[in-house]
Amino acid sequence: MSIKSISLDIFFFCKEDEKMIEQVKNAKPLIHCITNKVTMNDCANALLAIGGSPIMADDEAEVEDITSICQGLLINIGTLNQATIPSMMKAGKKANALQHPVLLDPVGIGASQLRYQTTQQLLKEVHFDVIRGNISEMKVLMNIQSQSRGVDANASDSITDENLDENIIWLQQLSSKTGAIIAVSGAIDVIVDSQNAYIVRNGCQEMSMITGTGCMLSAIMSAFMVVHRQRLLEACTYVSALMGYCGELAKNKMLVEKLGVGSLRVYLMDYLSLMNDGILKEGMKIEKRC
Ligand SMILES: Nc1ncnc2c1ncn2[C@@H]1O[C@H](COP(=O)(O)OP(=O)(O)O)[C@@H](O)[C@H]1O
Ligand SMILES: Cc1ncsc1CCOP(=O)(O)O
Ligand SMILES: [Mg+2]
Repeated sequence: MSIKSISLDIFFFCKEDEKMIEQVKNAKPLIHCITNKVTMNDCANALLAIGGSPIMADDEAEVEDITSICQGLLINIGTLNQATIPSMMKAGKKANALQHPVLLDPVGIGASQLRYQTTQQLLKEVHFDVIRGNISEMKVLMNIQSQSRGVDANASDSITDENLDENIIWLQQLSSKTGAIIAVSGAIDVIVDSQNAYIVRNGCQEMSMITGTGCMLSAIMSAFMVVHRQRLLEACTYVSALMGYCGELAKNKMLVEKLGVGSLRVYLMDYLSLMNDGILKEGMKIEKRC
């Protein structure tokens, strides 16, 4: 099979897609986040910065109520434990019953049996609209051999231009198997459903030097998932470009000021809050695979 890319840096998907950020800011979707203790605060701030509204709640006794007042659900297994696992199941089922979209971030799924088995159970009991993770996490989900490095991707798994086509094939199979859009992050982001594939070349290596960039990406994607449900694949692609471009701008500012990754973290949040559709259109590097 020969696969070609069409660059979409000038023309975007359709007219309405040019205002995806503005529409999220107008809708201000409330997102129920069951997420990890490490980056919870970053996720809440990232959601606020792009115009969403977060509520973090993981006690089993309240998750159904919280999901009911929200428009979307994010389940991030980064610090899952015996108390939060039943909460994830309950919230996921409730969101499905209410037809609210749900996003799964399988943080470190390859690092322990608990993470792996819980994710398998979640996939059995809950329908996910989007699964967002790094390439090693996706390989474990697809039962492809991967040397786990905790919550980070293993460099040997990286998507490159050389292995892009073969990776797209199994990622699309994973999408068919789960019924979810698969959004993989890394040096090259790949976002697929069972038929289509987009590639995003935004971002910088320094983003992996601060914890939480993946978690924030998932949190922001959850807000876009709610507002752009009819254009889910395109919205996930747009968010990948958004996050990556904010990372690039933050890195440039950090370098100009001769500062380090503490500033990168702060500037990333600054640019997330300053980003709009016009600015993103100038910086996004999106390709459609066909
Ligand atoms: N080497 C890289 N080059 C460009 N962007 C990167 C690189 N590594 C990570 N990113 C970006 O950082 C963000 C988090 O991705 P990643 O590190 O893969 O997630 P996670 O933190 O879940 O492992 C994404 O926006 C991704 O595009
Ligand atoms: C370090 C760590 N440990 C458990 S969750 C977590 C944060 C992971 O964040 P990200 O997936 O965005 O790198
Ligand atoms: Mg992650």
